[in-house]
Amino acid sequence: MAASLVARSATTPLPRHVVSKPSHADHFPKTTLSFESRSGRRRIVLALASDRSDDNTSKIDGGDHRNPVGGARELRSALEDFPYDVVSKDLHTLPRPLSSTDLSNPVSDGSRLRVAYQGVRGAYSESAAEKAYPNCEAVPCEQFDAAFEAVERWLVDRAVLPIENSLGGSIHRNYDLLLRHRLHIVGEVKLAVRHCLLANHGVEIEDLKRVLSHPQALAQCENTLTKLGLVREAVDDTAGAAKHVAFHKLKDTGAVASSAAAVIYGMQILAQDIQDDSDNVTRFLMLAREPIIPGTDKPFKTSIVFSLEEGPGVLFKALAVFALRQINLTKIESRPLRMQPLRASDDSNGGLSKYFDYLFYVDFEASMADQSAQNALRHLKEFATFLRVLGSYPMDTSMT
Ligand SMILES: O=C(O)C(=O)C[C@]1(C(=O)O)C=C[C@@H](O)C=C1
Repeated sequence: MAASLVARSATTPLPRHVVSKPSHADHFPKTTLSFESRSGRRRIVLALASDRSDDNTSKIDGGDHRNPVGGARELRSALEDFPYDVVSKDLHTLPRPLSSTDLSNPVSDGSRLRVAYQGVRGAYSESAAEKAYPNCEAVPCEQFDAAFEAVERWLVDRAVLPIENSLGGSIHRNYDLLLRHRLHIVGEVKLAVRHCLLANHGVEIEDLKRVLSHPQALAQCENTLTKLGLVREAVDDTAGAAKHVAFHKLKDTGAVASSAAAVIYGMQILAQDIQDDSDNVTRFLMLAREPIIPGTDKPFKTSIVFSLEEGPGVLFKALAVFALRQINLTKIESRPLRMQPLRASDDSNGGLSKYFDYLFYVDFEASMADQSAQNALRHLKEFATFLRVLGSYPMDTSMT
């Protein structure tokens, strides 16, 4: 039934240039405009918010609320595709302008927080966003970069993105993006991930030749998929895999995704709990434009990133600043320093050899409000070539 819903929504013509009422569901005053492109192939929702009450200027924020947020290029090309006069005609309906109070207290009017996640409806990341911010409006984004950008450009209030999985390990892309963007980690949430093998109705497990899913999900189900002898194909997210198989009515292809995705895309569950270990947990980060004030009233965690000079024992020395103060480390990750990936040696071998240069990401169990954490970072700063605090936030102590 849900599969026919998918097919119907893809063919139902959308009214052209529908201007909706000012949306009070958003945390800041906004009017949304829905357009269908001239070709009829694309639909975009523009959210307009006025900067000033006394003139006709307005800020245009773009994002398709049904389809994933695509980023600046997508918005620009969408605007080129739509008539500007429709946008300017509706300025008189704009609600009151933003004040600095609105910006610093985005949910003060009781409206729903808008939270970006990567994937389409039914992705684990959507569940994580809803767990992190119950009652939120989860906003799908095509890629991780788009979710970061959506927060930075005020299209949404927060982003919830995966950072590591108990079976598959780190999601390196998000470590790299944390450094490239200026968002702050304001929380973490752990989600139990239970994968299913999905297929279209009428398809038997023996009919399957290949399976689509997110690379992490494929890695988490390595044993089962190897036993079944299925060819694996990586796609952007688990629910996107299910949607693709359902939409194209594929008979020889399955998807590894959640049971929620099976319901949304009208598929049958051929096998449940196919992950290699029943304890399959993904940790997600909650990201915001502003940091939270670190507290000491509950267990806090702090995430930092730093780089070091080349030399014997430097990493040992860096980690010792925490050990000396009895601060427990929960995670360490190294990533290549892309701006300066190689460094020539300057000692005994005459500078002939080149070393890789790294960034070290460390999570430790302390709040930046703790004197010991402040002392540890002051100490680290004495010899680190670069140091940034990515966030100090309450630990998710739930068992998932
Ligand atoms: O594809 C999804 O459903 C996601 O939410 C992404 C993702 C990931 O990036 O790790 C999230 C949780 C699972 O570990 C598998 C995939």
